[in-house]
Amino acid sequence: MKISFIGGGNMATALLAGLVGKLAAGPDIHVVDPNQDALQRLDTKYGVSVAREITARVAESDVIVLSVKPQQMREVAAALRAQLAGGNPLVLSIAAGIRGADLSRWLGGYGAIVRCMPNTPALIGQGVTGMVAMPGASEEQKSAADGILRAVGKTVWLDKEELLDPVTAVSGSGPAYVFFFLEAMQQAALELGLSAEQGRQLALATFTGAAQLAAQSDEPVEVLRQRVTSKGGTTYAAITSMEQSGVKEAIVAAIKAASARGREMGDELGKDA
Ligand SMILES: NC(=O)C1=CN([C@@H]2O[C@H](COP(=O)(O)OP(=O)(O)OC[C@H]3O[C@@H](n4cnc5c(N)ncnc54)[C@H](OP(=O)(O)O)[C@@H]3O)[C@@H](O)[C@H]2O)C=CC1
Ligand SMILES: O=C(O)[C@@H]1CCC=N1
Repeated sequence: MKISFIGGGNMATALLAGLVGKLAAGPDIHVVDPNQDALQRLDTKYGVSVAREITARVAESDVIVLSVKPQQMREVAAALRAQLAGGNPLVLSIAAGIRGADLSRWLGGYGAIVRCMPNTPALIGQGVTGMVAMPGASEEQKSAADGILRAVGKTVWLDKEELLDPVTAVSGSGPAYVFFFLEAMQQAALELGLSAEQGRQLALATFTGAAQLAAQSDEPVEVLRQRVTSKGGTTYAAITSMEQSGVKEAIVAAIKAASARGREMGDELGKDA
């Protein structure tokens, strides 16, 4: 499979790490990004072909991954439009907010589009990606998109495009919430007298272990939580404190804010001047 990435930043790098050698050989992957240093690093590490601008090489791909910031998408689509004339590669957008209909319009009515929302654990093959196909994408192209994202983790297909904003809020942004919680656990460990390294080891192993236990259990996470919480004990003290501070409500509100921001970005960036 020949794959081009337009945008070689954080998320493209995470996807590349999982794809190279698994689904495509380095030379069959082409990365376009204006930053020469970033391109050099990707070339050295993965042996991919690189360019600072979109050229005809992009149109030779089976799949073109649009991995620029949402604010850069319209300009990139304008540059890509001419290269797509006459061809039918799959355009796979990973951008938050940007709607398929807007992207299609910017590409001159192009139909073969799949939108998806991956996350950075893709870097270690542990990503999870929400996906939705636009009507012009063929079954073969949907399957190619699924293969790319399954090479870096799990995929969840959606039947409504508007659900990509909630997916973005839960799992696209989600790693940041986990890191934030880990930061808090590590800070507490330090303030309670443990060393930074001890706090890091304890917090990380607890998070990984608890997540794996939840994934392997048939019981709801609420029950697993109750099993840790002895009446009148230490966990009870912590959970009571979190409930009094409204931690759960604050997290739910934060994730809803992320979803609303995705929708708002779609409205703002999709508007024609
Ligand atoms: N980071 C994440 O966890 C996730 C991100 N996403 C989505 O992925 C997309 C990329 O995010 P992320 O990787 O974090 O962003 P980055 O800023 O790290 O990467 C985007 C890259 O695209 C480059 N670029 C800008 N203009 C062009 C152009 N015209 N042609 C080619 N490349 C260009 C940027 O260069 P420069 O910096 O010089 O502008 C930058 O290197 C976003 O749309 C985001 O919504 C989706 C899921 C998770
Ligand atoms: O913060 C963002 O907008 C992107 C989308 C999901 C993760 N990062």
